[in-house]
Parts: sequence; C-alpha cells; structure tokens
Amino acid sequence: MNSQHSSRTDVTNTTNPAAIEQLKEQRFNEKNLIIYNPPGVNDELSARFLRSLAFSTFKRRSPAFLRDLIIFLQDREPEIIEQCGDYAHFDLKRTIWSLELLREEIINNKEFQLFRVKAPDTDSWNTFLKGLGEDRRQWFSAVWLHADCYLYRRIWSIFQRSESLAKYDYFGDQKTSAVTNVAPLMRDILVSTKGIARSEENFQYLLKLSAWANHGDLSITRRGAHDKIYKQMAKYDIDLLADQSSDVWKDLTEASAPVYVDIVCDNAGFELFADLLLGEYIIEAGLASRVRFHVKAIPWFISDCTQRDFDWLLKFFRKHEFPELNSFSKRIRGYIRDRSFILCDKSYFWTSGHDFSQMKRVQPCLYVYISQAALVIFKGDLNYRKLLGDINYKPITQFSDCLRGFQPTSVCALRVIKSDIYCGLPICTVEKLTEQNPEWMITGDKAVVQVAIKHRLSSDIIV
Ligand SMILES: O=P(O)(O)OC[C@@]1(O)O[C@H](CO)[C@@H](O)[C@@H]1O
Repeated sequence: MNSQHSSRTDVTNTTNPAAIEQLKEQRFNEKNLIIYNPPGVNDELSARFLRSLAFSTFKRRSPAFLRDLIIFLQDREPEIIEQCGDYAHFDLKRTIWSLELLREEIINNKEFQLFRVKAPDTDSWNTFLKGLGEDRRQWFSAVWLHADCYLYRRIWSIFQRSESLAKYDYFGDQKTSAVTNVAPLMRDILVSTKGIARSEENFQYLLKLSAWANHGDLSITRRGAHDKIYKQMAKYDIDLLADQSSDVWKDLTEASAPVYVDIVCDNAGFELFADLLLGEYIIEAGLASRVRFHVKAIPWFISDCTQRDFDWLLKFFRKHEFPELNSFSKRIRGYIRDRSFILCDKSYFWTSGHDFSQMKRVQPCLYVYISQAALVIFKGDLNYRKLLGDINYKPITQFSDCLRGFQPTSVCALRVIKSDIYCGLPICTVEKLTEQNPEWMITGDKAVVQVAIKHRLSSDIIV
C-alpha cells in the first residue's frame, strides 16, 4: 500500500460512539484512497487530500448545506406553494427526496452522473463529465473545482425536473435577506463617495471596496458585509497581501478608445452594490465608455448574482426609504438605458466546470467578447480558483504565469482569500502567516488585487 495513504484499520470491538465514528472515518479513508498529506506543489486541489478545504467540504460542509436546504424547503412549503402553485406540494416531495439522494452520493463518494434533463448546457456539461479521467469522477477523487461546480449544477437539475419549481430560486431568500441589514451601510458609502473626482486614489478606493465586498459570501460563512472595512479601508491595506491597483489604473488610463471594462460578478447583494459603484465611477470618471456585468445563468454557490438578483437589487433601492438608494437605482437604470452598463446573463460558461484556460476552446465567442474589453475584472474566490485551474502553485509564482495562456485582455482578480490556493506572494509573507495560523488562507481575512496586463498592439484593437 502507498505509504501516503492511511494504514489498515484495526477492527476492534468498541462501543464508544466517538471511537466507532473514528473507525468509520478511517475505513472510508482507506477505501477511497484518501491521502493524509495536503496537496503538493502543482497538484490540483481535491478532496482526496485529507488536509484540505476540499476534504472538509465534501465530508462535512456540503452534506450539512444540503440538509439545511432540505429543512428550508420543508419549512417554507406554504410560501413556495403560494409562489409556484399547488402542484409544488408534490414536486417538493420529489425534489427533497432527490436532494437526499444527492447528499448520500456525496457521503458515499459515488461516481458523477450524466445530466438527463434538457437544458441549454446539458450537452456541454455531459461532454465535460465524459472527458474527466476515470479516476477523477468521484466526489473524493475529482478536482475540487469540478466537483464543487458539479454539485451546484446537480442541485439546479433537480429543480428543473419539476415544472412548478423550475424557475424557483431556492437561494433567493438568503440572498435578499442579507441585503436588508446593510442598507444603512450602503447609504453611508453612497454619501461618502458622492461626486468623487477622477483620481488614482479614488479609483483605488473603489476597486478595493469591490474586492473587500467579496468578504461576505454565504457559501462558507453567514457573516455578511463587514462595515469596519469600508469605513477604515486604509487600515485594511495591511491585509491586502498583493495590491496592484495602481497597475490597473495605469492600464485603464492608457487604453485606447473605445474602452470597455468587463466585471465577472460574484455575489449578489452588497458585493453587487460595490461592483455597481465601481462601474459608475469608471463611467463618470471617463475611464471607460461601457461596463459589462456578467452574472450567473442559474442559482450558484448560494449567493452568486443572477439576472433576477440584479433586478431585485435595483427594485429594492428604488423602493427603499433612503433617498440615496433611490437615486442610485435611478442612475444605474439610466446607465442601462443608455447602454453604458450592459447586463450579460446568458452565458452558461460561468456555471460550467471548466477553468478559464479552457474558455478559448470551449466558448470561443465569449473569449472574443471579453477580448473587446481593455480590462476584465474577476470577482471572488471561485473565479480565482477558475483562473488558476485549482492548481496549488508555488506561492511566489507570478499571477500572470498561473493563468496558463488565458489572456483575452488585461485580467484583474479582486479576491478575498477563502480557499487553499494563492500566488504572486512573497515567501516571507506566506511563512509568517502560516506560522501565526496554518489555516490563514481559509479565514477570509486577507485579500488580493492582482492584475496580468495585456500589452496590446494597435492592430489588436477590436472596434
Ligand atoms: O467565490 P466566492 O463567493 O468568493 O467564494 C466561494 C466559496 O465560498 O465557495 C468555495 C467553497 O465551496 C470556495 O472557493 C469559496 O470559499
């Protein structure tokens, strides 16, 4: 037996529940060839590594999250019936049963299944799944990124099976209730940033605000937005482990017209608010003539923004008692009307299992589309993992070298670090952080603003 794998369990007769649990876990690890070490340099993240966030995700977090979703559906049945019609009563039963089966599949490390329900991305998902190596098609052996995305696509397909629930956003309640609490914070930010002039410093402030706004996604924590950060941004620069915001400013100010900026959004609610504010500044400061927001086509990683969340937020602002929120909504609607803002909600590439180095091959139209922009900003942790292909690069590897040829234009990442991988950091920083807390990279206390600049020839410019 490979010495990295767990050694054979001693089957003893014990009645101690904790010991029984431990034995079960050991048996599971042996059976599924779980490796005791963390991922090595250049390994892809996977739940086969015992000491990884991927392992604890499928061992504990995802089963718990599915259980919570089931309880939520059971508790909310009357409201769901009211929203989706009487037949939802029967469809909910089937849906809950399928979610329970999915939970069992994870717990028992079953093989991924092909999708049967017809949807615009069914064929591409199935081609993707068939293309995975035979030893990379189970929850605890797959690349984490693939398994993580497959989980959210499976949940969606369960709801697609029933007509009454197909359009129901099962994460909708969590997303909307998280916003209500931060209305005063958003008002304060609008007041303090009102009419701010074009300057590198102001641009950096809004870029960092958008980065830190990624702090409050709902798939790992339920902490929501962190108001101290927005009030004392400069103090948090110490937690910004890489800050290339002035390179981003330089790239934009030197770009040839017409300048577009694409923002590949992450979470709805407060993070979307910060992205819209950044977009507004980019337009008003004349840094670009158009900002295009890419949102998810299906409910994704609980709090990711869909077109419905985008519309919901504008409506929430429009109806809110704070006049600052009303007029922000009005301004955003104006940008949408005059096409300074474009909402891109149709691409299923963002909810595929592919990392971004695959985009040119798999979704060439999207690649060409974002190549038109002078800058594309990727928000959040999952997008960062997709940029790096979930590869555990050496921490000092340059961000641009980790993109493996993905350079449609200048690529910027605004990420709060919430998972095992990172790059472009000085080794002394990493060593110091690891000494203080070996799990620093999953706490969400540190962030990065990184960019890989694409130097364009004038003949490259697409009009
Ligand atoms: O992309 P986001 O919203 O910043 O974070 C998504 C996330 O919470 O979900 C994944 C875990 O399943 C991690 O990659 C990451 O921590």
